[in-house]
Amino acid sequence: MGIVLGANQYGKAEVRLVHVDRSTPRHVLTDLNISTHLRGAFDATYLTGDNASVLATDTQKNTVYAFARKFGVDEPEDFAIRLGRHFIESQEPVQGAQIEIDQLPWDRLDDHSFARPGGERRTTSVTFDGDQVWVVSGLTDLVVLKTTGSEFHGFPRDEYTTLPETTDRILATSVTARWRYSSADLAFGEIYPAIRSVLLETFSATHSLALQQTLYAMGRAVLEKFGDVAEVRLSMPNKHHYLADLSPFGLDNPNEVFIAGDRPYGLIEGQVLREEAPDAGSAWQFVPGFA
Ligand SMILES: O=c1[nH]c(=O)c2[nH]c(=O)[nH]c2[nH]1
Repeated sequence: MGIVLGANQYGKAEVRLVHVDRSTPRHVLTDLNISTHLRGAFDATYLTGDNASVLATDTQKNTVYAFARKFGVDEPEDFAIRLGRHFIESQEPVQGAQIEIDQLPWDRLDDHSFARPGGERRTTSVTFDGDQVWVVSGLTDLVVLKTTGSEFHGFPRDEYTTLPETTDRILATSVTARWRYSSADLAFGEIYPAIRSVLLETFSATHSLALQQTLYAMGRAVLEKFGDVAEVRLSMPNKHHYLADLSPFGLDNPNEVFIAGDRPYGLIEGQVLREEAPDAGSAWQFVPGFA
């Protein structure tokens, strides 16, 4: 029985690159999901485990981040062509390459704040209990990011702490907010977009020392502006962006090239309420994530 190796390729899938061009006060944000696939004379590694021709997928990933710093990030097509050409020209066994890039869209809010278009949903949960009715409305999956105006330091360090202190980091989250109205007789269609705007404006405008502080500021701003809102509850994952360490490649990284983390993520949650808020009764009972 003859058994042979057929077509094959290998590479690093889904390298999450976030690049911030800070050359003007109006930061340019590029968010890419990059997969590299190399083809060529790789039979030996499949057949015998001889890796003499295998450019490690880890090296391919590093090349993505190093190229982002060295050459900047232009159109995804140009970035992909540059990467593919490099792998083919620098590694003799590489005879072909396929570089796939998905670009994640961001809408600009201001010079350094952005929101992911689409994706979010408006929500409401209306609870009747006898002759009482409560309206809890909100939104979920509102993804926002700011490229500056966020610090995190002053936290305790114990023997397990490795996180460096930072005075300038990317802050990104996916906002889930629910707010309880103090009446069931309101122009909900007008209030909803106004509250959404206040949440976005406050996220952008708050110079953040912690995502916790941003959360409270966002809830507070809603309560200050909307007298018919009794309480706001927020759940905000900290979508970490790690500064890529390019020093092994002789490159600095002045807050320009980031690895967008997937999981784990910090999860920051809290309620902001009026001291005199009317009783919530069973309004929050069984509301997913906020019960
Ligand atoms: O805003 C933050 N709050 C935290 O509690 C925390 N913890 C952490 O590792 N990074 C951050 N960032």
